Amino acid sequence: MGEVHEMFVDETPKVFPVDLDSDSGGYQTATVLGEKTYVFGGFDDESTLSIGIRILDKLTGKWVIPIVLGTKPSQCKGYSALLVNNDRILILKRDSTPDDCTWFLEVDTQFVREQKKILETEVVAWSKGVQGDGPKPIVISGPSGVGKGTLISKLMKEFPSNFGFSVSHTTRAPREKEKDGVHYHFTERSHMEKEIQDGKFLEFASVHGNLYGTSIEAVQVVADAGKRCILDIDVQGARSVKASSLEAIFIFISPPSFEELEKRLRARGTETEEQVQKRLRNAETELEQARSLGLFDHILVNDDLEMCYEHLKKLLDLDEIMDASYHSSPTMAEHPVISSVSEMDHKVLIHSGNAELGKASKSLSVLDVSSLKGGAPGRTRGLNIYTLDPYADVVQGIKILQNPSH
Ligand SMILES: Nc1nc2c(ncn2[C@@H]2O[C@H](COP(=O)(O)OP(=O)(O)O)[C@@H](O)[C@H]2O)c(=O)[nH]1
Ligand SMILES: Nc1ncnc2c1ncn2[C@@H]1O[C@H](COP(=O)(O)OP(=O)(O)O)[C@@H](O)[C@H]1O
Repeated sequence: MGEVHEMFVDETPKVFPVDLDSDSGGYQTATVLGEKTYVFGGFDDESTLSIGIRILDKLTGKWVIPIVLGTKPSQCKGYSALLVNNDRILILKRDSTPDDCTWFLEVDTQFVREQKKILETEVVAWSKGVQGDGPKPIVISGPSGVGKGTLISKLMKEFPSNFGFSVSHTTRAPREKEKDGVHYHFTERSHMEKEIQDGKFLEFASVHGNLYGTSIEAVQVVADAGKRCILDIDVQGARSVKASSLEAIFIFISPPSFEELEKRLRARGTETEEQVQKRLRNAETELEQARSLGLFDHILVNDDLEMCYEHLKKLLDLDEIMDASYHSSPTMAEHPVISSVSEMDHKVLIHSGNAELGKASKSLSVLDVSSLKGGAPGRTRGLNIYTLDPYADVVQGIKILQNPSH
């Protein structure tokens, strides 16, 4: 990250965005939250902005370079920054396409606070804003041999552009047909334990004597591809995800009977007898927990495979997903040139327009951030952007903000 050439820090307890455009290079914004000032910005060689972050801690008077989680926004020609909901900084990129315009730098969300505890240092996390209720990730759990993998494969095969599999890490040995990086990231226990300590995992659990875990990156990669994430994890993992900031749908796959489960597990022929016994013993606990914990939104019995698959598709509302996907466009103009942003009652006013095109190109949009969902790692859903029309009626616009009809 480059030197801070120029900076303005607003000391008011509420936060304030400061945009600095400087001819001599160095575009910085400073946002104050409590005792901390988050400063970011900086030009690279091509005079486009690559967003680097540093934090000034007023208590110690020192600069801290935080650990930055998540995929950061691509370079841009400028941006506006504004603290929203007292836990994240909204970044509106200028001259960006509508679906790449809205980002959040999470500075004090639940996820970031958890990571700060684990990593014992300053942490911030990027998350891309998604218009409306983008589909939630899907957590699938169930005993070994019940058919989770089979159902997930069918779903991914039929809807390759909708779903992406969260590739877990595991310390168990690969089965004959399993590929590293596709079915699992097969890893050494010491390596995985170190990565868990470094805060790289969203959740992990010891299952059937091996360590399994979902890395933050595994979920992020799927979100970055614009797909809905599917996690195949055990009940302990599902509990951890439920307690985390990742808002998901929880589905438990149950066998029609214990005998059938045993039959499938043996027929698969991938485990030793000792392993089969262990998995069957654990299956009893898993089935019991699935019923008693109240954790799962749906319990599906996988008796006839095709029928179960049809039920799965139905409860995932696949027709709806096709229509209301991640890609729905905000109503904000194409490639907005944002001139200023301000916040009121969780509504962000965005003045945008193109100076060269004059007044006709100006517009005022409202970004409603009152019901954000999800967040890092991955996507912040629940954005609601609407345009106030016409620009000349700013006063009327503010009235609308005080009595929002949305
Ligand atoms: N908590 C957690 N469980 C996982 C993860 N990946 C896989 N599992 C679970 O680990 C268990 C064993 O998986 P695996 O060895 O592939 O055997 P299988 O269930 O018989 O296919 C299953 O219950 C999986 O759902 C993970 O990342 N986290
Ligand atoms: N509904 C079903 N009826 C019969 N066999 C099934 C059914 N679903 C899956 N199987 C088979 O059972 C075995 C275990 O399925 P798998 O998907 O590997 O389970 P899991 O991922 O839950 O451990 C596989 O051989 C699979 O082909």
